[in-house]
Amino acid sequence: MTDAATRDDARKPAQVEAPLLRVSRLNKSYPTPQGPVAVLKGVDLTLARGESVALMGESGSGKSTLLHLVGGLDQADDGEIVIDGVDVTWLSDTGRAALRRETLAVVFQQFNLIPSLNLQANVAFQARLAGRFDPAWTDELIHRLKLQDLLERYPEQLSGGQQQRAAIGRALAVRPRLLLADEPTGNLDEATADDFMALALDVVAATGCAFLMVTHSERLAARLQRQVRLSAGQVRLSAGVINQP
Ligand SMILES: Nc1ncnc2c1ncn2[C@@H]1O[C@H](COP(=O)(O)OP(=O)(O)OP(=O)(O)O)[C@@H](O)[C@H]1O
Repeated sequence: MTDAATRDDARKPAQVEAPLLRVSRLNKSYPTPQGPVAVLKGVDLTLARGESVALMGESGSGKSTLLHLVGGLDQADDGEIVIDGVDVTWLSDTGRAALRRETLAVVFQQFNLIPSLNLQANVAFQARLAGRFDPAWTDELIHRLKLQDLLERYPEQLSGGQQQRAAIGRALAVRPRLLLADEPTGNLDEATADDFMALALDVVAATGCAFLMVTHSERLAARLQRQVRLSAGQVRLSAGVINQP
């Protein structure tokens, strides 16, 4: 590099990469017979590209609520959600459906596989719907998730762990920029949950997508890069912070 180029670089402001997800001052309350109950009270949360974060907190603290708002499954009362530079806070139903199709993927505790489709068709389903089915990538995912011998089976013929691997395969087949998971290991025993996490993190790292996972398990949370806790309606750094960036 020439001296002139070095001087030019020195004058440029440092390039700070925009976060993949930025949640600011997010508020959400639910109507109840006793009046509205505030669940999220000014939540702030940022995820970098490729970052994996565990979202923890007591039962009823609002973890699923936050995940649903970020995932476009529900609408906030106030605040801002920006995904990959796009403000998605006030999208219409159609806009939110497009967001779910094109930018992010959500994995739920109940798997939500389609009973009438075999495993292969289930894994490909969302990618086909989004017009982004890539046979080579889907095949790679199936092998990485160790599902290749189960392709013809229907969901009712699969164990919980196998269904969960299929659900994460289906989510990643669309190559989401953001993967959201709500207690994805909630129905699995400890050893199967550990296996699932190892595979999921491996595949998430291979795609470079950001990963936000709700979990009650300190043990599983410790495997993610960062842990945050919802408490009194706000996100706080986890008390037992293990892997701060
Ligand atoms: N549709 C709704 N109407 C009214 N209240 C709701 C609704 N959905 C959730 N809540 C309430 O909002 C609060 C937060 O619920 P949420 O499911 O987000 O908590 P959570 O942290 O995910 O809990 P858990 O760990 O038990 O799954 C709870 O008090 C819940 O009862």
